[in-house]
Amino acid sequence: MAASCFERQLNAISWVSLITVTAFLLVKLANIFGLWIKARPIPGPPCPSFYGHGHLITRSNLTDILYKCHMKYGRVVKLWLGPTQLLVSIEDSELIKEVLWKAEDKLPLTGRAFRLAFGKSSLFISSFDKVEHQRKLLEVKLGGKLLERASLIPDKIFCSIIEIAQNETTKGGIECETISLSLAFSILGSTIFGDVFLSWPKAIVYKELLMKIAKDACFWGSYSVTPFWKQEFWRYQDSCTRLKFLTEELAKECRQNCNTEFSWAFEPCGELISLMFHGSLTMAALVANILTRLVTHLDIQDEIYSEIVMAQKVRRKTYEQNVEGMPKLLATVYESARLLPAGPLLQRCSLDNDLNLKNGTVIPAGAIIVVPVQLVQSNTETWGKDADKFNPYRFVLPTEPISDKKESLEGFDSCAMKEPNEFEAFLPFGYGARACIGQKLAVRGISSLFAALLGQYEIRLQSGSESNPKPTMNNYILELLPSPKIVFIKRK
Ligand code: HEM
Repeated sequence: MAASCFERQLNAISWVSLITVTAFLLVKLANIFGLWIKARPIPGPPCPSFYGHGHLITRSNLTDILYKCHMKYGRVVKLWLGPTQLLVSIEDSELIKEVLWKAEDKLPLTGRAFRLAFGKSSLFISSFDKVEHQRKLLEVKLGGKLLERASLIPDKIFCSIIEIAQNETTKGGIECETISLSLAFSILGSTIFGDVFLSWPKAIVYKELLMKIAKDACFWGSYSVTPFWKQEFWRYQDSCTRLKFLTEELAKECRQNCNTEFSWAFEPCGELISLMFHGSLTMAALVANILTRLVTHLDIQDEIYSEIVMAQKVRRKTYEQNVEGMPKLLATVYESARLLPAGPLLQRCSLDNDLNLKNGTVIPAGAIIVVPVQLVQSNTETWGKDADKFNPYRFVLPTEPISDKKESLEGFDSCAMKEPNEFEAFLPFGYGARACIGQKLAVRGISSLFAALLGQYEIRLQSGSESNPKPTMNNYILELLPSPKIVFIKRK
């Protein structure tokens, strides 16, 4: 009797489990069919197999594939990365802006990579709801005291970097990429942590560790189940822990130096490292890009130098404070960011709801939405026939010459800067709900650096470094120009 009662209970449990698992699988299957049906109206190349177009992407560059697809299928195209992974690419300027406002979430992969490497953080995570509050706080902070700090390039940074560059010059020039990383890292570090950062003896170890982690972050983040069984993973985690300890040590030193500005803004360590990571990599890419453009466009370099001299004469202030009045310098920064953005794609998704666009397109929830910024920013329809040429003047407006003859310099063309964010297809800092909140700080810091640098030095290509190859892919996220060797020549 007891045995048959036990059997009946076992049967009941088995039935309930079977029904639950079947229901779960049916829901999953229904979701997959739902995704296929919703994705059908979006144009795109026919699927070669059940596994989609994944094999195409492993063989060639995604931007190239998207370029060909947009040419053939129009401004919105889909690709299947697997039976349940839909990628939708958008190339139309108006739709891009609509999508970047409406799709507020980021891909879970990005958040996972950051969390795995730097620990808990409320920045750079997938869900907009979780990031919104921190974004607002940080935006206020970056726009205030930190923005002021970014404009003042401490002599210490400048002198030590130039000293390194001079030493390297005697050995045949310094790699553009190497010096750009040192410059970006020092500017951002001293902006966030203050002067303590510049005299911190472990800064170099910190930079090297950050770069080491940058190389592997996406790879380990791409595992949906953390690979605890791999030895390399534990070595990676060890580097991450060392970086965390170093950041805590630095933060402690800042607090002991009574730097109240610092402790207010960034308490959790993960956020500090995430900002240093993203900020120094992207700023280094832009600095390297500008240096390369300047050594290959000496006429522009001379024009900026005249502007710096003029700004010093007219306003009688140090050049660090004057970058807002240097349209040609700012235009060079923006034009470099247009031609080679820090990443070739902007990525978004809408985790919970389908996106209904004004033109009638429906993008299913969970689809990977990408904007191929590099294609959009070099489109001849929007940027003109010279879209692929370096021409900072597209960001400059001629204005009335300065009336005070005593103050103005002969031959100086008066001009002002156009507002770059008003250009329809200018997206190096993203756009909409998840746009970069460090844009002002980065542009101000980099422009001040170049105002200081070009005021005292000419930058030239090391002879023999002229024939450099094509752009290369780096660290999974950065597409840098080839790194030419450059030299700094002191102006007389
Ligand atoms: C040249 C330098 C920089 C470039 C090119 C750049 C570019 C970008 C891009 C493309 C995004 C994604 C935007 C989107 O999806 O719409 C982004 C996000 C972000 N950037 Fe930057 N960035 C730079 C420097 C900085 C700096 C210096 C900081 C702060 C110190 C910063 C803070 C952020 C933050 C917090 C986000 C994430 C926003 C979110 O996920 O909600 N960035 N950046």
